[in-house]
Amino acid sequence: MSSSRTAIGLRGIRKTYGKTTALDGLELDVKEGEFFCLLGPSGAGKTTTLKTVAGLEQPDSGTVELDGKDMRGVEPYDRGVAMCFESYALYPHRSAYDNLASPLRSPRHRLPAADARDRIAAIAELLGIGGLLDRPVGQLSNGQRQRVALGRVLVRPARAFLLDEPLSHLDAKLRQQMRAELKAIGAVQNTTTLYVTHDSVEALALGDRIGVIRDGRIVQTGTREEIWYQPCDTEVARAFGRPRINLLPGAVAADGGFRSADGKVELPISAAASPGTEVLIGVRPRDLALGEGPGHELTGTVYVTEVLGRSVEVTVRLGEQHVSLVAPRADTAGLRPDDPVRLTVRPENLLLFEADRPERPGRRIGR
Ligand SMILES: Nc1ncnc2c1ncn2[C@@H]1O[C@H](COP(=O)(O)OP(=O)(O)OP(=O)(O)O)[C@@H](O)[C@H]1O
Repeated sequence: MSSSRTAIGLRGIRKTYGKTTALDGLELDVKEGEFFCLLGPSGAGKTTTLKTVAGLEQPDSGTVELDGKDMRGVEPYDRGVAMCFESYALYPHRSAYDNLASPLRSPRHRLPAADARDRIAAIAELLGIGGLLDRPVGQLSNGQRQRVALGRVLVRPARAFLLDEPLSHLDAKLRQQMRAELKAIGAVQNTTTLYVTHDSVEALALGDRIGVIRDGRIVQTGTREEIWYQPCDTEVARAFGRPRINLLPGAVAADGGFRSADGKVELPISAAASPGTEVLIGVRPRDLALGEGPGHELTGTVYVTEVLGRSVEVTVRLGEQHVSLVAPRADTAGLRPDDPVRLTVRPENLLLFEADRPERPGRRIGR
């Protein structure tokens, strides 16, 4: 369980590599015991953030605090954090067991042999590599190796775990399974964890809180509900949810509602902007339903349908725009392109954004 004490605090971290700015005044607060997911696209600065916490990179400016103590001048080994890189450094010629045991041989974490064996067996079991312990790591698959690397981090007690895409090499099924199990591992439950991913599904599934990083800065921090229902801008809204959020261009109408550019879509929403302001309205596919029902009604024609297992993604043409929704398969039987359809929008989850600009995505200005 997380407390309100800050375990990992980054204050105004700036880090450049030559002309590249990797971190641009990054601020981060991870609470004690919290499982915090740092989500962002490739090159956003996720790995640099972890390395800075671990002391493997020195910031050009700003401070790293662990449990409230300034870490300037404190060596990585003395910071008490355990880090798992995406490009894991394992000993290829040694067995998986030896690799898992090596952190427990360091003077600080040395355990009686029987205790070490029990701990390794328990972690290996949880990670599903119990049967591979005698095999040299060099002979394991990427996914198996990745689990050994993760085990190596979790096997010893630490002040915080820093995990960099630890499930990226697993196939979809194993990934989903490990995701479910990872948070249940006792060591993880009791230890502050900073977890890096570019996968929004993973962040939503795992994070007690999520920090969205872009161009070396955190643009939004919040619980999954906050990030989902109150995204700070269109880019955060687009990052979460598949199919993606529908964003329709239009303007604030005289009555304060939304009117699409072609006049075909009008939706009630209270905008914190004056009439005429160019905006994007955001409707998540799950807040649109086929047919009549409670909510605001729209009419359009079927553009395309795509089966997604038990449900179907239906793309509907509304004037010049397209919107996607996900409907139960039974409700879509017989739908053909160009068929007229009625849609119902649940107005309570509508989001309103400023129009996107070349220099920055549109900020949320209403809901
Ligand atoms: N050692 C380095 N030398 C030069 N540039 C670097 C170095 N490490 C990182 N960078 C640059 O800093 C920026 C941030 O990199 P970082 O690895 O932190 O991003 P990331 O979000 O972890 O990306 P990915 O998901 O691809 O791993 C990138 O532009 C990267 O090219």
